[in-house]
Amino acid sequence: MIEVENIKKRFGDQEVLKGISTIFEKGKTNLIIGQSGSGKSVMLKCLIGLFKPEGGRILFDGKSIQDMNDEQQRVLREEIGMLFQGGALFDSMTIEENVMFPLRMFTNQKKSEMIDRVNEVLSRVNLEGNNKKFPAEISGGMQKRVSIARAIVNRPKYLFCDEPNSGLDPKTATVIDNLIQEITHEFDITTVVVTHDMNSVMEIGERINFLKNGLLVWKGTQEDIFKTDNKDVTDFVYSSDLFKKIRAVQNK
Ligand SMILES: Nc1ncnc2c1ncn2[C@@H]1O[C@H](COP(=O)(O)OP(=O)(O)OP(=O)(O)O)[C@@H](O)[C@H]1O
Repeated sequence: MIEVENIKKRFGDQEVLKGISTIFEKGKTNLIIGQSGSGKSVMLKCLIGLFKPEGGRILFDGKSIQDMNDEQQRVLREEIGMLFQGGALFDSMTIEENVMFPLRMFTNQKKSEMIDRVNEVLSRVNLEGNNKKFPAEISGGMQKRVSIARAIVNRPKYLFCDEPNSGLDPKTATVIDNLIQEITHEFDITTVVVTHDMNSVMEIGERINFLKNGLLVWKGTQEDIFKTDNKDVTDFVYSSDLFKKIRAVQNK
């Protein structure tokens, strides 16, 4: 579980996060959604320690990052898996080398142990046997699955995903969403997904945090989101033509 208490972040005169409090639950896919510029990525960067908030606290399973010493912060970094927006695979490395990278960075395992673990996670994302290929030789959806394998190879307690579906066709996007959710449940991970994809909200929005102008203006589940009268949320949901049409059908 990650608890966020009144975090604030500004850049110069611009207050980007204006005191956000929420809880990201263990074993759930926790979404951060909102319009472009609402502060989603800045919030994610605060959570993973790339930005230091000016106010408030972030607690990982009860421990505040601010109170951790260097060693505790190092341990926390090892417990975090990150799925970057573009996948962020190293082009010059094979799939196996890409997935092995966090193990080489953070552990002293023998090469044979690392390869066993790489094979385990590649099989989990249905990519067994692709070890020696390079990222350019596989599809975008497969690259995302490699990124997921890399994000979970070191058995993270916390998984952060930044727009995991960007650049994917709807069917592949659904496969990736479902994989993230299955892994979250299977390994009881606290997963935080930044997205503005309504399909993801429908598929995996177990806990949804809606940001607007640096404020958390609504919290709920994927069932709640279609019942709420909150105008900010409905404007966001029905900004897509597809959902406008669904609402029109529902209201007939
Ligand atoms: N490093 C930075 N320096 C200055 N301003 C920044 C920085 N990072 C983000 N901002 C500003 O913070 C605001 C929120 O940005 P953020 O990237 O969090 O939005 P977002 O909700 O993730 O949007 P999108 O969906 O387009 O990615 C924007 O006005 C942005 O210009």
